[in-house]
Amino acid sequence: MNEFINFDEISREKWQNLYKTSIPPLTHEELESIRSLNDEISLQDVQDVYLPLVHLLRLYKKNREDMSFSKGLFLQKIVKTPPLIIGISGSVAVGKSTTARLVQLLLSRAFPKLSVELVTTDGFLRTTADLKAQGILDRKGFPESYDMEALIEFLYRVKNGETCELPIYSHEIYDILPDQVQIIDRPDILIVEGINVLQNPQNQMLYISDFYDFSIYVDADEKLIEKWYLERFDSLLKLAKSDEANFYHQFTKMPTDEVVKLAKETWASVNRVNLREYIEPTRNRAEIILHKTEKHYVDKIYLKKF
Ligand SMILES: Nc1ncnc2c1ncn2[C@@H]1O[C@H](COP(=O)(O)OP(=O)(O)OP(=O)(O)O)[C@@H](O)[C@H]1O
Ligand SMILES: CC(C)(CO)[C@@H](O)C(=O)NCCC(=O)O
Repeated sequence: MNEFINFDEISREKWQNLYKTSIPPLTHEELESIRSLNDEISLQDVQDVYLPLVHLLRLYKKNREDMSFSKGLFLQKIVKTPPLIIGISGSVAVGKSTTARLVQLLLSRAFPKLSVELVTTDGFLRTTADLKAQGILDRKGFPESYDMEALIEFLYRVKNGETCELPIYSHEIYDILPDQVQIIDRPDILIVEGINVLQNPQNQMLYISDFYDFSIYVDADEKLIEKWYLERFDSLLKLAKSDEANFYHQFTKMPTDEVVKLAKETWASVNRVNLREYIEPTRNRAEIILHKTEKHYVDKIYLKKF
């Protein structure tokens, strides 16, 4: 059966015209904050793709609020609308965190009175010491390398209106930061970004998917994602050059061809396997799929029909 049978395929040209008239253009300050987020982001993409996306999110939000209100009437009690949770998934290096930060920025603009928080599920990765102890250091990013139970409990508590803490993962030290936590204090909207956002472990009492009000899968051809992975590896190396504490510092001493070989091997033996076996199979669970081509240009959008 066609994987996309349950989706409407929408071309960029069609998508960009869906809500155009009702969206005010971005101000100079907003453009600047997007540039400082990632100066590679095309502002045309923001206007054509991401602003209509935020407009669609507005509809889902309204729908959730109406449902919550009606439930309250039925139960004859005051039910506070739970925070809206948006999941963003896709391969390593496909651009999830960039998309997530952009959506956060645009949602804060659309709802200036609401708090919009962002977390990455990498915070729930087991520490390097734990992974080593279990002999699965080379499985970082695979389902068994995450504490899914803790992630699900975190989402439950956020939905339940509680203030929560979560660990912070750092690409620089390639591990969980030992003495720091991120505090999530009852936001109105929470964006959850990570490769395992749409994965449902078998033995849990709660399903992670039950907590999302909307989900996005960022998609691209595998070869392109490899290219972005290698480019990002290179930028991480540049950042690490004069920082001995950085995990990538060790690679800055190696000849370039060896480093490229190592990055290619890591892609092929870890991240690509993970993409094929565990990430891409969750693609059609998303409410929307953003398909990117060269230079992160979004050419197609798939929106779930029902
Ligand atoms: N919309 C975009 N326009 C231009 N460049 C982008 C865009 N999105 C991502 N990139 C670039 O692609 C690379 C990967 O992006 P990002 O770090 O957001 O990926 P990710 O999916 O969050 O990766 P990971 O899972 O490893 O954290 C980065 O070098 C980033 O600068
Ligand atoms: C932390 C993850 C799993 C996801 O963000 C990824 O960036 C990662 O580190 N993967 C392990 C293989 C590698 O070093 O690329």
